Amino acid sequence: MQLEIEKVSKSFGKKKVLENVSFQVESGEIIGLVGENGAGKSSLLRILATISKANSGSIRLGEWTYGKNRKQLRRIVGFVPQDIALWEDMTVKENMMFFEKLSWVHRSKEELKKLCEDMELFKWNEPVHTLSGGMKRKLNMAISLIHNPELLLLDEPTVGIDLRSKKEIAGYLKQRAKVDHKMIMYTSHDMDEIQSICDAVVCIGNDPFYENLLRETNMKIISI
Ligand SMILES: Nc1ncnc2c1ncn2[C@@H]1O[C@H](COP(=O)(O)OP(=O)(O)OP(=O)(O)O)[C@@H](O)[C@H]1O
Repeated sequence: MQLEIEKVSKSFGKKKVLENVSFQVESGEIIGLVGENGAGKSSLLRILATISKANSGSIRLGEWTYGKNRKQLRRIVGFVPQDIALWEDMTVKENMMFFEKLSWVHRSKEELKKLCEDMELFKWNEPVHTLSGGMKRKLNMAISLIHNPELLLLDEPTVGIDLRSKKEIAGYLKQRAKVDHKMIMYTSHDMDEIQSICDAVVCIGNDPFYENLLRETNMKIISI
């Protein structure tokens, strides 16, 4: 499958956030989005997640276009936003079962539990309000994987996650891309993490600082 982003622009009122962003991603690739605060990384992820719309340009994922096929796209795209959205009074298990019901797939309890464990979360019967911030983030990631999306969009997913879990999650994401041939798009301000996880990077915003930083890393830059 291919994701093709062609001259996408987005403004909020008079403020131009994305200007003619174009790049392509293939199944099996992990792409890092980098850029300063406010550059537009989350705005692009929200457009790709079908939560927001571009003002111009076109986007296609496989056979589906963002202009016409939003319902079909929602079935194959997963999104982990920066903000945590969980039922605080319910347990990890109850949250997973609730979001499974909302999805288009059937997952057994064992499969749901395994997704949490893949994200290094081992608190199946604990109420969410007793979890730490990092654990809640892990649960948010596990929820985004329930429908096994072709394109997984992660907005700073590892903020507040301990180093050991970060390493394990990175391993899981690499396996998901390389073995299961899924696409992953990832934002982070941690350049070491981007370098160790991503196959290529996209620099959002016209920012010479980031452009130079990326050139120094020898990473493959697919859009700048
Ligand atoms: N719904 C909105 N209404 C108005 N302005 C918005 C809205 N969403 C985002 N913006 C503005 O668009 C710009 C880009 O925001 P965005 O969240 O995409 O940046 P970002 O690159 O993800 O930043 P960060 O690294 O801080 O997460 C910012 O100036 C922000 O204030």
